[in-house]
Amino acid sequence: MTYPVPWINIPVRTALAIWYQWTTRTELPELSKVSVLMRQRNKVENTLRAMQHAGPGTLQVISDFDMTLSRFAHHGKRVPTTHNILDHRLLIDEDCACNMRKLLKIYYPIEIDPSLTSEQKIPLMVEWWTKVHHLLIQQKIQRDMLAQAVQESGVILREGYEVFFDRLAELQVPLLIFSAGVGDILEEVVRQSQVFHPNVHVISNCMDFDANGVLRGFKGPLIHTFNKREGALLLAAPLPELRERPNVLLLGDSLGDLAMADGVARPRNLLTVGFLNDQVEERTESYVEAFDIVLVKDETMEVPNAVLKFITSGKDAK
Ligand SMILES: Nc1ccn([C@@H]2O[C@H](COP(=O)(O)O)[C@@H](O)[C@H]2O)c(=O)n1
Repeated sequence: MTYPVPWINIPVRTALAIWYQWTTRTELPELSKVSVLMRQRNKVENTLRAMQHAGPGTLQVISDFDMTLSRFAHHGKRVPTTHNILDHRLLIDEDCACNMRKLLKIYYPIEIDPSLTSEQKIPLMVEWWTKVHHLLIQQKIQRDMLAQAVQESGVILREGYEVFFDRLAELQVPLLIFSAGVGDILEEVVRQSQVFHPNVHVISNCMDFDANGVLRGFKGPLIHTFNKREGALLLAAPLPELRERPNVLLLGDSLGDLAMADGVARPRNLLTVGFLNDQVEERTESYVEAFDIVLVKDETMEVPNAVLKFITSGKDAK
C-alpha cells in the first residue's frame, strides 16, 4: 500500500513528530492538512498564542516575493520570477533572453542544491545576479515598457493573496516584502494585483533609470538569496514602521529567507513559514529543521491567512 506522504526521506524522530501533529487536535484546523509539516507543533501553538495576546499593534510581517507571494506553478506551468518577467521581447532581444535562460539552467540547480552550504553558494549567486544584471543593463530597457511586460507575463500571486494583503492593511500591520528579485517588477505585480496598500514596504534590487527612462544600473547593494542578513541589518532595521514591532511572521521559500528578520531590534516572537515548492524529497528534512511551519507544494495562502487571522483576532483587533 502507498501513502501520500511527501517526506518519505526524513528521520524517524521528525516523522513521528509530524505524525503526532496530524493526529492530535489543534486550534487551527488548517495546520492539520497533510501538506503542513511542523517539527514542534507545541512551540508553534505557544508562539501563536503569545503573538495573539500581544495584539496586532506589535506585529510585522516579513515576506519573500518570488515563489512565496507569487506562485511556483499554475496549471502545471512554472510561474515566472521577477527576473524572468523581463524575458519579454519589448524589453530584451533574443540573444539576451537566450543567455539569461542558459544562466538560469546553470545557477538555479545550485541555488536549491541541499548538498551545498550557503557559504559555497554565495559566490556563485553573486556571479549569477551580476551577469544577469549586466546583460539587462546592455539592453537599454525602457521604464515605460515594464507594466505591459508584467501584464503579459502570466505571473500570478498565491490563491488567497487578497485576504492576506487586505487584512494586513486593515489592521495597519506593516508588510515588508524583502526580495532578491527585481524591485520595480515586483512592485508592478503587486500594483496590478491591486494590493499595493500603504502598509507595504519593499526591499529589493531596484532599477536605476536615466533622465530618459532608460535602465543604466541597479541601485544599492546587490541582494541575492543568501545575503538577506546584510540587507536586513542595513536596509530593514532603520525603517521606523518596523522598529517597534517585536513580533514577526516570516514567509519564505528558501533557507536564506530566514535571515530576513535579522534586522528586527529586540525580537520577541518569531514564527517562520516556509513554502517547499521544488526538490521536495531532498529538502524536506532541512526545511522542517529550519522553519516552524513547512507547506509542501501548497500554492495557496490558506495557512498564512489562518495564522494571521488567529494572531490578529485577540485584543485590540478590529
Ligand atoms: N537571474 C535570476 C536570478 C534569480 N532568480 C530567482 O529569483 C528568486 C529571488 O527572488 P526572491 O523574491 O525569492 O528573493 C530566486 O529564488 C531565484 O531563483 C531568477 O529567476 N533569475
